[in-house]
Amino acid sequence: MHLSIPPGNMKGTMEGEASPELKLEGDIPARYVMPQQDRPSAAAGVAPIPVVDLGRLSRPDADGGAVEEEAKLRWALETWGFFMITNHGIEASLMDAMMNASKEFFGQPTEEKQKYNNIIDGKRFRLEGYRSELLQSEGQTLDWSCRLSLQVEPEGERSFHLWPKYPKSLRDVLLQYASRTKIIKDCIMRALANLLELDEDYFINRTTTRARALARLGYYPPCPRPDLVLGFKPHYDGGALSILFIEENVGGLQVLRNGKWYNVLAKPCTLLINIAECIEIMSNGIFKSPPHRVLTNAEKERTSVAIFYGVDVETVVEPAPGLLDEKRLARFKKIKAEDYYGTVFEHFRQGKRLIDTLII
Ligand SMILES: O=C(O)CCC(=O)C(=O)O
Ligand SMILES: [Fe+2]
Repeated sequence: MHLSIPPGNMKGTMEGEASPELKLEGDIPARYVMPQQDRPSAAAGVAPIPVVDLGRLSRPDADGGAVEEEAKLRWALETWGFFMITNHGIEASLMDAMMNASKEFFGQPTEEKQKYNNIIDGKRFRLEGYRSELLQSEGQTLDWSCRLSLQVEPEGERSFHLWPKYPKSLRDVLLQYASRTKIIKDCIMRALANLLELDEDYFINRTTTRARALARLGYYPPCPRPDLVLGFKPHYDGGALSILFIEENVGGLQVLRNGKWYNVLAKPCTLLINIAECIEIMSNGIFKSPPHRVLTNAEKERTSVAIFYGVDVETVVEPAPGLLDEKRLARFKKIKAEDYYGTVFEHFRQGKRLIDTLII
């Protein structure tokens, strides 16, 4: 499951009404205007996020390629928390189809999209649906974006009645795309375990097909005042691993490092990966889950496709015992995945990060 956990102090309750529809012209509605101190300022530069060749990484061979890719991966995970992957096995035509189906969905009239609203009876929230806001409350600044969230794993728990009927291709394309990102997720989980010299299946065994995976299609309309609003407020991803597909010529994504925001630019046909909270805990803090946010753009609209992989409900989320000894002590207390998912919303509501409450 994916959660967006704001690092700042955001207060709110889960009760709340559906947010007003985005106004695309004229004044910015007050609920979208960020407090002065949280408004975007000039980026510190472009984050030098490495591109890891997934094929080379997972194919130990004589040319030493895997070792090179591993070194890039390790550096990325210990610094930015983000890396790009190439040679990931998803052909350009499937990526295009995924992006185009997402754009077609968001390109429909509002009434059509509202049929899939994730707010039931004006107040109850469902994880899946259109504008899948997890936190809406009086006084909370809203993100300048729309989202469609659909659970893709476990396979037997897909709620197809909540999936859009238009565009017709969306369902099959998303299922095909997610079947491929699952392979990528496993490949990365294996690589992470190898980097930490754990049993190769250590992370795979905790993120199996029984774990929840959520697809989130995101749409950021052009905004006349990008200096006042955010497309997606600063947050950390919950769960295990996020696979993000963004367009290479739009920009907007930023990552926070040492108190400064850096732009994250995608390269053609690559995917962006970031680890999430549970892997940060299981790696005993060696791998970092990066705070990130999305800015808006005055001219260009922006579409993104994210798949968030969670951990199995029966997993105990804890620093891997193989990483600990008398010199390397656990930096986090353990938490059952069930309790993690049960309380992570409450922490979110209170503007806190669950991982911070587990620090020893
Ligand atoms: O749209 C993006 O580029 C990022 C979205 C994101 O960070 C999220 O959905 O958690
Ligand atoms: Fe995110």
